[in-house]
Amino acid sequence: MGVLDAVGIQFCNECNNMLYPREDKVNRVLLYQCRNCELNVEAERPCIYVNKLISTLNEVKQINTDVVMDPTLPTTSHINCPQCNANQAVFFQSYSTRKDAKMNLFYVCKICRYKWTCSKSMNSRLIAVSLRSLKVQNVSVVGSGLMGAGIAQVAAQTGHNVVLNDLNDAALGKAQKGIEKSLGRVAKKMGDEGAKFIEDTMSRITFTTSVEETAANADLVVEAIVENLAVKQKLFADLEAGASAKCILATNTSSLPVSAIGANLKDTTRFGGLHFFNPVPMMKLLEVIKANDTSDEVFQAMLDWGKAMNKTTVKCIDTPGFIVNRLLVPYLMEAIRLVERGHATKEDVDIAMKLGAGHPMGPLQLADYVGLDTCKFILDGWHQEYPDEPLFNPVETLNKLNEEGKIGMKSGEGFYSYKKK
Ligand SMILES: CCCCCCC[C@H](O)CC(=O)SCCNC(=O)CCNC(=O)[C@H](O)C(C)(C)COP(=O)([O-])OP(=O)([O-])OC[C@H]1O[C@@H](n2cnc3c(N)ncnc32)[C@H](O)[C@@H]1OP(=O)([O-])[O-]
Repeated sequence: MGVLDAVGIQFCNECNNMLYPREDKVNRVLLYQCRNCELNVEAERPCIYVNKLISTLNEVKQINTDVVMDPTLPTTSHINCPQCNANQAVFFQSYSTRKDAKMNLFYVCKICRYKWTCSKSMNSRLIAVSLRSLKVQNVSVVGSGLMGAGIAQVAAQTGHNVVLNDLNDAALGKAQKGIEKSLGRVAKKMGDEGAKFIEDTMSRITFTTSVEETAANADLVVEAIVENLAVKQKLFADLEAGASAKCILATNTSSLPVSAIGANLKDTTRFGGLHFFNPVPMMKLLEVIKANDTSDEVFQAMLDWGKAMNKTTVKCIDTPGFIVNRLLVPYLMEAIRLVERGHATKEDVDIAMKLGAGHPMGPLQLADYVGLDTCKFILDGWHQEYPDEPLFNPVETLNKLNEEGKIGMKSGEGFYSYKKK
């Protein structure tokens, strides 16, 4: 992790505008000059790349197609590609020798190579933001279940180098198939570019069972393994031993206290929570959790990375359920209790919340979707922790369905049947 590497485009210290290269013929040196103010500085390196538009100023079709390979161009993660929605684009300014020419930035998506241009006000905001950003480029994900695979997929889709880790090859093989399937659903909306998009995204993911390999080059490791405090603590100790001092360590836990998971680390300031939602490729939210010791710099880097993942981030302290699950758990459980009392059918409860509250799924459908084992695990843990809170009291139907092995969509049956007829 570090500030963006040296870039070919320079920015004015005074007004943040782009500097233009100009040759000082008398002294035979390359200068960078601001068109806005008087700033005039000598270039550190006497060499520049020029990405020239071949015909008219707004003719975006003729941008050099190799432009994303230009090592000197800055990359921004703060604008989404109009075609594939990825947020990894290189940008550069239109080439013009006229002093009064409008400042116009051109973008090329690093993922699907789509080209576009943007308004001036947007440009200055993007330049400022992209220069400020810390860089998380190498992302490792531990745990290749539904959540881990989804996080790895989105990280690769948004241009990160990803290492996905699990205990055995069978789990990794399953995850690989799942990611390919999900990418296929995204790609089919992309027309001819779809196949290349899948190929490029998959090429950014390395699958491994080695914790050393997972930690070695990571700027950030996200853990999404079984919800067991001791197992998570041991994993983070192993990761910390193999990771660089700057590597951020984060947990995707949905039910355990974040600070407790990181409590045994030597450096607890590099640790925090990154809570994603299922299905990760579709859900726009990321909860970013500040644990007891998370440093401001690490917290900011986690927020920045969330944006680079094309998610909307919300901040929360380390409190049970954070924001979403603290509200979702009582809601789902109350829905089951309402049906238990015979006040309405499960179908009507689901229809009511879909059409009356605008939810994409009703609460019983959603409970089946996240898994009734997960629902029970969270509820039991919170009930144990807060025995006086009636919202977390055990729910009879939930226990019964778990005993019968009917744990929702993944088992073929829960509140509803998902068996193929
Ligand atoms: C006690 C409580 C316990 C709480 C547990 C908490 C767990 C955890 O901590 C928090 C959570 O996750 S909380 C849970 C939070 N989660 C929620 O609350 C979820 C709420 N539900 C939803 O937002 C929507 O119902 C879905 C997005 C799931 C499905 O969308 P839909 O419109 O209803 O139906 P559709 O026909 O299927 O899909 C339509 C199109 O979408 C695309 N696409 C879909 N999946 C994709 C994927 N995996 N990949 C790629 N693409 C995917 C695809 O293009 C597809 O078209 P296709 O032609 O079929 O390829």
